[in-house]
Amino acid sequence: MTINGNHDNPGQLTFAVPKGRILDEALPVMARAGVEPDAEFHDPKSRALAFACLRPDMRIIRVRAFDVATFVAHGAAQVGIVGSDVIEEFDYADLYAPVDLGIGLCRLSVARLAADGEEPAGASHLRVATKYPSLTRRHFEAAGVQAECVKLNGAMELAPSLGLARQIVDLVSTGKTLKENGLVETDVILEISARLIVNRTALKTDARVAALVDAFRRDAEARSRSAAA
Ligand SMILES: Nc1ncnc2c1ncn2[C@@H]1O[C@H](COP(=O)(O)OP(=O)(O)OP(=O)(O)O)[C@@H](O)[C@H]1O
Ligand SMILES: O=P(O)(O)OC[C@H]1O[C@H](OP(=O)(O)OP(=O)(O)O)[C@H](O)[C@@H]1O
Repeated sequence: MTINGNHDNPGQLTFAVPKGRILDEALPVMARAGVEPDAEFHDPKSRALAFACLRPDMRIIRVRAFDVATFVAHGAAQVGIVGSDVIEEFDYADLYAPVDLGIGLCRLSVARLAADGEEPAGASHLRVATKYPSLTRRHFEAAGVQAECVKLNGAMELAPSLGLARQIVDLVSTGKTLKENGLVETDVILEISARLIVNRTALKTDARVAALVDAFRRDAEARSRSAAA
């Protein structure tokens, strides 16, 4: 069943999930915590963005990864799942990330063309292509370098060879994308995993949110115990 808007059911919890690659790993974790979307969620022909849940007091919305954090920080969704890269980039005060889900593992790194030389010693300004301008600026500032960020939404790896920016800051997992585009990783800024996020006010005022945090935490702890055994 598709749901439009939430005005008719103000008591319903909204759970936000990202459309992209975290979703496949997140769905079994969500199911173990009692959060399961209905069949339409899995229908590739469906254009719906909000879906009923097997639990009648909850619905699931599927949005872009960066928007999961925005919906939850503003209280439009009470709970969500998103990479720690997104959490750190926004640094929203109203967003709390109580559970490391141990999925969506990757890192945020600086890279440049393998054929490129070192940045001249003492360079105090450089241009970087990235989807993460805030994390990028903070990383370079810590080394006393002012980074001019060119914001891209994907395919960052093309920027150095086309002269858009000498360096990029992007997600790396296997390193295959960097390698196939002639780039090398020079610095790791952040180790990343997906987190359960909640709106701070909702956590204080709605016991169902605290119960969800407990359910996800128990599952994550059980998985980490069985991985260590
Ligand atoms: N190569 C990867 N390996 C593991 N996790 C990744 C990888 N790339 C991204 N992620 C994680 O998955 C999240 C979503 O990434 P994805 O690439 O699916 O988003 P996207 O397609 O760029 O998002 P959107 O289209 O919504 O802007 C990232 O924020 C990160 O936490
Ligand atoms: O180190 P690797 O295993 O090669 O993974 C890294 C790639 O994965 C992500 O992109 P994604 O495939 O999600 O596509 P996108 O550019 O559309 O975000 C990321 O932006 C890198 O391009």
